[in-house]
Amino acid sequence: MKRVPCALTIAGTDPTGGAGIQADLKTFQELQVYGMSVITSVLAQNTTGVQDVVHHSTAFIGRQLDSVTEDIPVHAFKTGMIASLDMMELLTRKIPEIKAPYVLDPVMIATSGDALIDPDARAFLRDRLLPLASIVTPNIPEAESLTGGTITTTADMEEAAVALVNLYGAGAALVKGGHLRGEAVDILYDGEKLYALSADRIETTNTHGTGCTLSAAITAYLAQGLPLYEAARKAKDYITAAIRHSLPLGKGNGPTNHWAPRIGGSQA
Ligand SMILES: Nc1ncnc2c1ncn2[C@@H]1O[C@H](COP(=O)(O)OP(=O)(O)O)[C@@H](O)[C@H]1O
Ligand SMILES: Cc1ncc(COP(=O)(O)O)c(N)n1
Repeated sequence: MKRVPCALTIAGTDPTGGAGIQADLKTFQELQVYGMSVITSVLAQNTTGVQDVVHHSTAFIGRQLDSVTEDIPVHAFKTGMIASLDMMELLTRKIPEIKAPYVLDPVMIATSGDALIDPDARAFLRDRLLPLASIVTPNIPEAESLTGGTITTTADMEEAAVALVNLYGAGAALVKGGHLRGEAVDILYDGEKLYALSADRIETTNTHGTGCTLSAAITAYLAQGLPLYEAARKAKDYITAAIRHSLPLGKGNGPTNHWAPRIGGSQA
């Protein structure tokens, strides 16, 4: 039988389905990858913000992870919201046991502005999780927090991407330019070359879950066996189509739309 690509997401939830675990699983499914999930925190959130959160214990997160990895192969995986230092410590022990590409989405603040991780966990994420990642995918504020610099231009993004790899030890870095003006340009540095992945900026406020969806698409393409650059480029096409067809749902920032990319033909 043909190998079934299997991808895992380790992240928090969004009951409105736009971000977190739900966005990741939708993306895996759309890209014809078998999706699995380990839930770190359960959130009460919607398109306007975060209302409440319950964190799972590290022991229980570890049990979920064992349940998956003892039973089904993982061909690529991602982490999203990892709220606390304890959770990160657990993952630094567990992640090296999963012999597969690792996409680290360094989720810190939701589109709504709500903080998603403890401030004291940021340095640990940079110093201990980042070196384990095949690729890290910060937005501008996250890249600024990780590198300590100010980012206002593509040249600044390039500098940050290079630092995340050369100074902090990530395998590759994709610095996302969604928060800048003009074209939506993301900068990829793979340890050898810099690439600009660009798309037209779409005039919309429906951007809830864009970062989650992009990193899940990279994970799905890596699970399919694509090389890193190809995976990032195709994931960029996927998120652009998903934003173009995003849905005006909710009272805040609406969600991306996962079935439209197939109509747009950007899927392999
Ligand atoms: N208005 C937009 N039009 C087109 N692409 C966008 C737009 N906003 C964000 N993107 C793209 O969506 C992806 C997620 O980017 P970003 O918004 O920077 O991350 P995050 O959701 O983590 O804050 C990136 O590929 C970015 O270029
Ligand atoms: C559980 C969870 N994880 C991540 C995000 C960030 O979402 P975005 O992709 O809009 O930055 C979120 N709102 N909720």
